[in-house]
Amino acid sequence: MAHMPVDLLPAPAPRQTPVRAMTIAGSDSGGGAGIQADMRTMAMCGVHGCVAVTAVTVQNSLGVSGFSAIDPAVVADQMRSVVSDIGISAAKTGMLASSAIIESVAATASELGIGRDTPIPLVVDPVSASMHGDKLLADDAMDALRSVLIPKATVVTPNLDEVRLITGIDVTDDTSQRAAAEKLHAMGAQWAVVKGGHLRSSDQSVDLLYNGDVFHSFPYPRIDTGDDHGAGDTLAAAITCALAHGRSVPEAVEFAKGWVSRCLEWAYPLGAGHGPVNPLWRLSV
Ligand SMILES: Nc1ncnc2c1ncn2[C@@H]1O[C@H](COP(=O)(O)OP(=O)(O)OP(=O)(O)O)[C@@H](O)[C@H]1O
Ligand SMILES: Cc1ncc(COP(=O)(O)O)c(N)n1
Repeated sequence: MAHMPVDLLPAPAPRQTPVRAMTIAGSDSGGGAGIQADMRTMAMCGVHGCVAVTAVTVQNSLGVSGFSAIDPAVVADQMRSVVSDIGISAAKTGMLASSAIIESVAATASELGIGRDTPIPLVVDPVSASMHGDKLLADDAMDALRSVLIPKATVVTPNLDEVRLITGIDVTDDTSQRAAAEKLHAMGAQWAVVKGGHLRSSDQSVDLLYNGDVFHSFPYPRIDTGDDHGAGDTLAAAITCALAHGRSVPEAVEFAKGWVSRCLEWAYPLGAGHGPVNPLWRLSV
């Protein structure tokens, strides 16, 4: 297989404190998505990853059979503990499970100076369900996502199902993908990435980035694999890493697209269902 090139983010210097970032997300017991995917990408992108766990899922390659949400106050305390001592230069959210956790994360982000128009950018991956269709966010949490978290996002990264739930727009082509990006920006996100991974009609997987002014299109060849568990988390984690390293949002998305493409090229089968993308591909080249 011809592997696509990707520019790499710098590794930490020996014995120097590395760049730090935080993921606010759920645990995947199967190890393919959630905080496990985020931490692997962060490690491979020269970033020390810190964690605020929001939920513990019971999950394997076939689906999610249940989860236990963490007390919203404990989620907030994890964020405070990390920021007050270790310090971070970017953060991302993944599975947030409930409106109470979304509200707690948004309020604590404001308290700690995390989010758009602050020195600590926030990438909001509005995870609503697993790739198998199992719910990871309560139905009544969509309002909180729209009203308190998306307006804090430096970048929001929904897939097409999440776009439909958040904006009501059914993305089927370039025009509706643009309309969805405009609506997400109008909801308060500084930048919106409308991911095209689920637009299977094309031989390209095109993500569209918009900031109210300019559209950036990121067309990459579609990779033929069913082992794509964790692709969305990995994209958002890679954006977060590049932002933590001081890259601009368009540079970060460009980097992350190359990164996730490599992770998809090196994805492997696991269990009887969908295997995970492979953020450790760098160890094999
Ligand atoms: N088959 C593929 N080939 C190339 N890129 C892909 C493919 N599938 C997804 N991507 C890319 O991977 C990233 C994640 O996209 P996707 O739309 O699958 O998000 P997601 O549904 O949140 O991911 P997941 O649910 O698998 O974690 C995007 O950058 C998308 O363009
Ligand atoms: C804890 C957690 N977070 C996120 C996802 C989404 O990943 P996918 O859409 O690949 O199932 C998941 N399944 N589990």
